[in-house]
Formats: sequence, C-alpha cells, structure tokens
Amino acid sequence: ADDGLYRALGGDAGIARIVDGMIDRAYADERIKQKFDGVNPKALKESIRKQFCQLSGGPCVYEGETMAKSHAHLALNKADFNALVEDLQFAMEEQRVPFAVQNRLLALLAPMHREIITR
Ligand code: HEM
Repeated sequence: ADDGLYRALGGDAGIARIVDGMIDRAYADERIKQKFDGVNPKALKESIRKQFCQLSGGPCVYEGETMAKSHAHLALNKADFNALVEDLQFAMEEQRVPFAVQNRLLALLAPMHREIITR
C-alpha cells in the first residue's frame, strides 16, 4: 500500500502528536467535552492513533470497534462532528502539517460522518 500520507504526517511519532493534540483539545472543548465524560483519554488516543496510522497507509492494524458501534450511544450531530474536526485541524496546524496534507487526512475521515452522526 502507498504509505505517502503516513510519512507526510510524520509516521507513528507525528501521528501520536497530532492525536494527542486533538484529544486534549476535545476534552477541553466546551462544545463537546461532555461527550467524553468517563472515557479514558489514553485508551482513546491509542485507538485513534492506530486508526489514523492504518488509514494513512502505515504499518498498523486498527482493532477497535466500527465507527457506528463506538458512537451510537453518544447521539452526535453535525455540529459535534465539525467541532472535533476543528480540534484536529488545530492539532495539525500546531504540528506544522502542510495544508494539503491536512486535507488528505480530512478527506479520508469525512465519509465517516455517515456512521458517526446519528441525529
Ligand atoms: C471523523 C470523526 C471521528 C473519528 C475518526 C473517530 C474515531 C474514534 C475511534 C477510533 C474510537 C475508538 C473506538 C474503539 O476503540 O473501539 C472513538 C471513540 C469515541 N469517540 Fe470518536 N471519532 C470521530 C468523531 C467523534 C465525535 C464527533 C465525538 C464527540 C464529539 C467522538 C467521541 C468519541 C467518544 C466519546 C468515544 C469513546 C466511546 C466509548 O468508549 O464509550 N468521536 N472514536
């Protein structure tokens, strides 16, 4: 598989920094933080790191739940989804990820809204 995006994101270390930044922001984000009540941030980061690694062509296997199953109980709407995407964009900006590379990752995540947004 083509690991170009994985490498452009900085490999495992780069993706870890991006995901840490995104999740730290989300847990402090007044718009969505209540959705993360009682959720262990370490485990969530680990899961999303693996997902992003695999999605970007890296040598990882995501072993978590489907997006539908892991988000169903959260009753997420479009605004929730957009808020988390914004937190991710800030995290990538912070890591100086080039805009075109940011957009390649976002394009892979965008179709997931069909499974994640349930109201
Ligand atoms: C493209 C958007 C999203 C992606 C790629 C994503 C990815 C993930 C992944 C990989 C997991 C872990 C599943 C597992 O380990 O089995 C997860 C869980 C979770 N996500 Fe998302 N997510 C997205 C959107 C959102 C949004 C918008 C929210 C809330 C505002 C959210 C809140 C959560 C919470 C709270 C959990 C933990 C659920 C639990 O353990 O009970 N996610 N997400």
